[in-house]
Amino acid sequence: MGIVIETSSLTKQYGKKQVVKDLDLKVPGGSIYGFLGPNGAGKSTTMKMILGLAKPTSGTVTVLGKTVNSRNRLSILKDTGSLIESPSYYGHLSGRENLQVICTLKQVPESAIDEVLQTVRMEKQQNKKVGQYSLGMKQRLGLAAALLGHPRILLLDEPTNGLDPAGIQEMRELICTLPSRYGMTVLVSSHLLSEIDQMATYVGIISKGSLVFQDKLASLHEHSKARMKLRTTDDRQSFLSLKHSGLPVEIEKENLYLLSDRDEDILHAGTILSENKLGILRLEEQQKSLEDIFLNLTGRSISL
Ligand SMILES: Nc1ncnc2c1ncn2[C@@H]1O[C@H](COP(=O)(O)OP(=O)(O)OP(=O)(O)O)[C@@H](O)[C@H]1O
Repeated sequence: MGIVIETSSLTKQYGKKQVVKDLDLKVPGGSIYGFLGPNGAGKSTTMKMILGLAKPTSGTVTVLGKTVNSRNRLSILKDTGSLIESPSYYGHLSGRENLQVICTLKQVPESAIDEVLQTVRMEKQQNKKVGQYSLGMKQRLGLAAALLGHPRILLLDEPTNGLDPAGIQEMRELICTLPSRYGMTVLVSSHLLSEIDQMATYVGIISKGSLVFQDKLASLHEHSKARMKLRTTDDRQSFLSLKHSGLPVEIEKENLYLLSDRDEDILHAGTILSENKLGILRLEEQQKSLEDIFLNLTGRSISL
């Protein structure tokens, strides 16, 4: 499967503020694409534009090869299921009855309800009035509704928001099964790096409306390789000598780092420094965490 959702220079402006800027998103088919960014970064706005619920100021969205516009919006919506913001229900109706309403709207046979209720493990609560549901149950019902009709693409905006830790874990496990079980592609947003780390195969990181990273999750991990923090008799001079000899080094916040933890590189660095009459005072291994990487990419810290 190729790219199933693609945005090209997608931009949204509210008043004078650009909340989504020139976004080129590429979501590969069959992936769980984690759309990660701090609160207010523009995730919901992007997802709404993908679904045709918000109109781009400029740029285009292509879903399953079709450009989203007012003419084919409905046919695209048939191929997509979504959980955007807190879903609204009829509180006086049961979970099952709410799904029946959605079946009518989506033109899906009611026989589909049992399977989605089972998938989200809501069979036991299906006849209870939604007004009495907990937030977690409402979220799961929202996912059940999104799954009705086996859409090829699922867009989930912060699906674990407001859930307790057990609910979060359950929702995460559920999402992880969807590509293999139904061949779905899932675009899921979150402001929690650890959450995306546990479920996504691809990651897009958005900061202040711009995409600052997009690749396989494994590639994000590549950035988190260990490095050595060096303190020497003269860090600036050491940096120049090591760089000159071809070793990967950087200065970050006035600290000198060797961007490798390979024995041969460390030995080589020691030799170079002593040849230049410089000495190592401290040598410390540092694992750059995913949080550090996120911080570097977005300039903002992230909750875990
Ligand atoms: N209808 C609107 N009118 C004006 N500004 C809006 C509107 N919708 C969103 N915004 C602004 O756009 C920016 C991005 O909002 P958006 O909801 O897309 O961010 P987000 O990444 O989904 O964050 P969150 O997780 O907090 O929802 C915010 O500054 C928000 O205040």
